[in-house]
Amino acid sequence: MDTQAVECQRLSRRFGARAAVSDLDLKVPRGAVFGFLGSNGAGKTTTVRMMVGMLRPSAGSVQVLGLDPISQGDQVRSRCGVMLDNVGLYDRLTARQNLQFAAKIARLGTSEGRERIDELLHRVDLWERRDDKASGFSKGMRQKLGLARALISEPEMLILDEPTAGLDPASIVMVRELLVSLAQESGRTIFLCTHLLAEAQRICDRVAIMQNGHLLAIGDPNQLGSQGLPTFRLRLSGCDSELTKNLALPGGVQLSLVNRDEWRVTVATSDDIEHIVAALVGARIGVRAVIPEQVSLEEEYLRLVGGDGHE
Ligand SMILES: Nc1ncnc2c1ncn2[C@@H]1O[C@H](COP(=O)(O)OP(=O)(O)OP(=O)(O)O)[C@@H](O)[C@H]1O
Repeated sequence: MDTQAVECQRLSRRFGARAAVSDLDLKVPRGAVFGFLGSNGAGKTTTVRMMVGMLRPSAGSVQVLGLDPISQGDQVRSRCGVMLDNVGLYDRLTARQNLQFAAKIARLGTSEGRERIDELLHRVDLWERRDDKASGFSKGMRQKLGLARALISEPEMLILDEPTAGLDPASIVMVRELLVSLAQESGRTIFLCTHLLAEAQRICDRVAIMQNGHLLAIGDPNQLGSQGLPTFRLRLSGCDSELTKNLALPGGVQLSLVNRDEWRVTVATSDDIEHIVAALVGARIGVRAVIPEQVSLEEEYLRLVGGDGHE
């Protein structure tokens, strides 16, 4: 069996003169909860649309569960639960009827379908509104119904574009917990496009950051900033940017400014921090605190996208 749930090789898509996705090389292992991050227009939805066979690549290739989404689109769509930006519900149908329709397409038996629909309506907190038409639903309720629809066939992979867009804080927590439990239950792969960096850090075991159609970084969301190396925040007095440029610190490490009197340094091993502190003191810089830290995904994201993340 193919060990990758998604594999893109030099995947590209142009719209006229505009390159929406450029030379994307990406591997998403089966069973991963994968966060696909990037600012508006970064190329996330275009990539997803190529993954599910809605768009043809201009160049390069993409495989999903070892299948070609264009020539084997039906198989990809029957094995993946997909929830895209425009949720695509039937407004004139009720919540329950929308799910019944999806169950029919997924070829679920009547009683199996009924049980699954009831369970999902409870799970996404729409049970009370099950017989209301989707046309009267708020954006958040439509998102929840779209998520339930994506789950109807218990797919081995979920592809979700902004599943928490428009949800209130309590519903965001509900969806997050649902995604975590779905990922744990059966080792299902989840491919999640999101703008919520704290959410991604909490639930994803791997993230990729896109900008202007290019992949900027990929890795463990907790280690992306420091590449897994020990990182410290130093509170210093008598230090400024000019001074740090001329400092020769052990291991050739550099201090980076976090705020007025706080600096960050990433070292090869935790023991190195002692030598760095000694070198700073030797340069007549006051070291008021040394705090081990984890660079947040949000900080690393903003550093990578140059503060142009619109988050
Ligand atoms: N059908 C289309 N025709 C022309 N340009 C398009 C089309 N679809 C996407 N684009 C362009 O491709 C680029 C990438 O868009 P895409 O929707 O993939 O970004 P995104 O990362 O999903 O953004 P967002 O977070 O805002 O949803 C944008 O510049 C967009 O304007």
